[in-house]
Amino acid sequence: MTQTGAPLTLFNSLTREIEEFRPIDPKMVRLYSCGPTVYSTAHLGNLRAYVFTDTLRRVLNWKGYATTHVINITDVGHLTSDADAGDDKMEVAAQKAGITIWDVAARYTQLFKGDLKALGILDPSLWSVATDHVQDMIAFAQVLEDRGATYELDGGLYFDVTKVPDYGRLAGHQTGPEVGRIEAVEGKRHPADFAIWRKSAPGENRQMEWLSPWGPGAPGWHLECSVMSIKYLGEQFDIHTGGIDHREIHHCNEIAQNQAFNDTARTGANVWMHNNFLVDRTGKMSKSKGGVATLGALVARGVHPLAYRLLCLGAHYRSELEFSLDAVAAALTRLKRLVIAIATLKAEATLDETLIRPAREAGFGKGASLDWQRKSLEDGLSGPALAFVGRFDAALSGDLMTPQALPTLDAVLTSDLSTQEKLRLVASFDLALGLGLLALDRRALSVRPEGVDLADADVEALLDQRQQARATKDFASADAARDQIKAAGVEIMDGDPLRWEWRPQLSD
Ligand SMILES: Nc1ncnc2c1ncn2[C@@H]1O[C@H](COP(=O)(O)OP(=O)(O)OP(=O)(O)O)[C@@H](O)[C@H]1O
Ligand SMILES: [Zn+2]
Repeated sequence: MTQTGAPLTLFNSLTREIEEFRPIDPKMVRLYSCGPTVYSTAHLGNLRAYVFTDTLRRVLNWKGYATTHVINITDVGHLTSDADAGDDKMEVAAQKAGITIWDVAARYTQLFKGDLKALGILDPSLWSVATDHVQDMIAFAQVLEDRGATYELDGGLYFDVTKVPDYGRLAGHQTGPEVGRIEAVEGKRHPADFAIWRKSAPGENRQMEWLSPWGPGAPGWHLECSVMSIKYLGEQFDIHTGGIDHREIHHCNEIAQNQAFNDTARTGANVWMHNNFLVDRTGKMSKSKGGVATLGALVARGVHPLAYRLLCLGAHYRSELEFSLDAVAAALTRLKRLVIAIATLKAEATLDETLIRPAREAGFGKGASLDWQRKSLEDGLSGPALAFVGRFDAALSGDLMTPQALPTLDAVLTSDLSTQEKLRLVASFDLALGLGLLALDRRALSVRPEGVDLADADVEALLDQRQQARATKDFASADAARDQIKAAGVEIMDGDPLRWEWRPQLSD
């Protein structure tokens, strides 16, 4: 498969440069994304990481590459501090909830997958669950031990970071504050050394525990990702993704393990990519801080999940994105605007269903390239329409510059292209954007906020009442109607150009 359009360039955290993407096997790009730790509901920051990987994977498919994408589920080994300290997050959550770890994992895995689906995020080719791979991890750790890259302490089997070349390159060799965060353990040879197998302490009552050559215990979180990525994607694959917090420790440790396992300086993935944080006024959105925003909470306020996807796409993945309800409200309005414009087009002309259906048949969801699907949509387009394709492609090919791609979509909708051409472009672009633009309609976007105890028809009737009162200058009645609507958690948008007129109250 050859790639379509402009050369794809991606920012590689390893070199800190934007590089032209050259797949190892042009027929199949291999991609690994660090998955969630399923100890609680994912927050919107976590979900930003998967909107990013989904965008990457869609753009690859849209540009003609087939992908094998693995996302792991971490259900053991992630400690309460990434810096190798604290208790296992899963054990802590299970104890708090008074249920088994397996139940905690099942509950939050299911919720996570539900959130991904709502956000239009495609299933990976494979979900790999950490606890299904413990024997692989033990075997991998034994290889590291045979290579002399480990040493044993009372607490576990430790990785010796001096045994690999250039440890910490990915983090830019930040030895100061980062290393300071690593747990000081007696006997550790280097502050950055980390446990790849944690032995259960005598008398420790762990729910999850496996026998190993180093005694009963559990694998370390860093070990999991090395083992599962290599198992499914090979010793050197194309792209590894994660949030930017993984750049400093988790991925440095994965790279070190990969190097020791391969017995080379190769890092495991050619390109390491990291999304920046979703932040609020207090900094990085984080579960450990508590009071975090979830997708479920947004939906309860009446926000369609895809408005959050659009909010993410409106920022470049390497920039911090500030979360606020006002920003969400603006994204929702932007999505509504797009959907209304597309509804008008659909009323004027129908897009041949056969142009859209083949994407599903071709296994797009499974990572097939979209070359011929795109061709069927873009075939025979006029010069001006193709110029829009070129602009859209150039934006996405330049390190996934979605904030520049979106205005091209807006420009298509307001252009003087024919209705049919506009619809074809929307269909093609949306394969990469994943906003479901042709399926969404006004009704789907009217998510009922939980707090609103008025039926839509009641809201509309009160709005009419208010309108009439205003027309007759009966301001007291108009205000009374407005107060009644507000009390029900509905915000009136006078002069709303979309004629949506009311929405759930989003501002605090
Ligand atoms: N605020 C954020 N913005 C963007 N990505 C984030 C944010 N917080 C975590 N991530 C990313 O979310 C993904 C899933 O992380 P994981 O489930 O392990 O979260 P976590 O580390 O337990 O969460 P937290 O950092 O909130 O305690 C990782 O790639 C992580 O880097
Ligand atoms: Zn990982």
